[in-house]
Amino acid sequence: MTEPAIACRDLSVSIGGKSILEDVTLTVCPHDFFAIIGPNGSGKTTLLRAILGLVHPRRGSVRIFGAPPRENRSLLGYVPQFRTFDFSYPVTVMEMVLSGRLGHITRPLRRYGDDDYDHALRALEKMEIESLADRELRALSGGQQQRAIIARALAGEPRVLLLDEPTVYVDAPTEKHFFEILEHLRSEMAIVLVTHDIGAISARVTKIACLNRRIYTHDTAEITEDMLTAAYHCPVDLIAHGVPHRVLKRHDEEEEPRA
Ligand SMILES: Nc1ncnc2c1ncn2[C@@H]1O[C@H](COP(=O)(O)OP(=O)(O)OP(=O)(O)O)[C@@H](O)[C@H]1O
Repeated sequence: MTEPAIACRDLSVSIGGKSILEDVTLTVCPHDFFAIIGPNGSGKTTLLRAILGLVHPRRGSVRIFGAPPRENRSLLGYVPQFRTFDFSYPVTVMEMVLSGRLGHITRPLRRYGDDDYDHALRALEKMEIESLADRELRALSGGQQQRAIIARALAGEPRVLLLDEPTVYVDAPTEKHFFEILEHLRSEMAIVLVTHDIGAISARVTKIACLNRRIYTHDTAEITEDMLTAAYHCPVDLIAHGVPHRVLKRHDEEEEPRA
């Protein structure tokens, strides 16, 4: 049987005595495109950090291709939230993407070699921004910068790509193409995307879960009313782009307009 790319079993995480994740069980297969949606503060980033081995579970386990995160961290490509990057540094796109190779360099003085440049160039091609390689990162649009930070993660040859709110700076017309690019990547790696934005879920995802401390999933690409209500604690109107979707119940106050 193929080893899951990610297997979380009964994962519970507390920070400062507060329960952030409770009994999260999740399986991501090697070519899944897995979307996890949940409101702000529901524990999405914490779940990614637990998968990376950056926070330690109070209970339960995480396995990356069958091993603890610290042993297989090099198989994970992590793209943190856009706002955590400082784009004011005067570096070119190529220099930034090359830094995704740092974990692979064994040469003295951590010098990049031809293979590092090859991987960085391929990563830029995959994100369709090779023509921007020599441009300064700070001069690019938000959407182009977003692609560059994903290319940086790809340069490290991950087998799992973890994306935290990747569509924040992607406008609606570009979003469809952005998901087509991710769909191509899926032939080489699993993709896990977390977002608070239900509208940012593409029909191209293969599995969806809802998270709010606990996880609600059917391990399919279907979101049910029960999953959303459990995660968002209220009925949610789901008008996603191409997801097999249903428009759900309206909020109580909308059903009975005040006179
Ligand atoms: N280092 C920390 N110290 C204290 N509290 C933390 C820490 N990290 C996360 N938390 C708390 O854990 C909860 C979940 O945070 P997390 O960032 O995982 O949520 P999220 O779903 O990613 O939110 P958002 O959509 O706003 O990014 C929040 O209440 C947050 O304040």
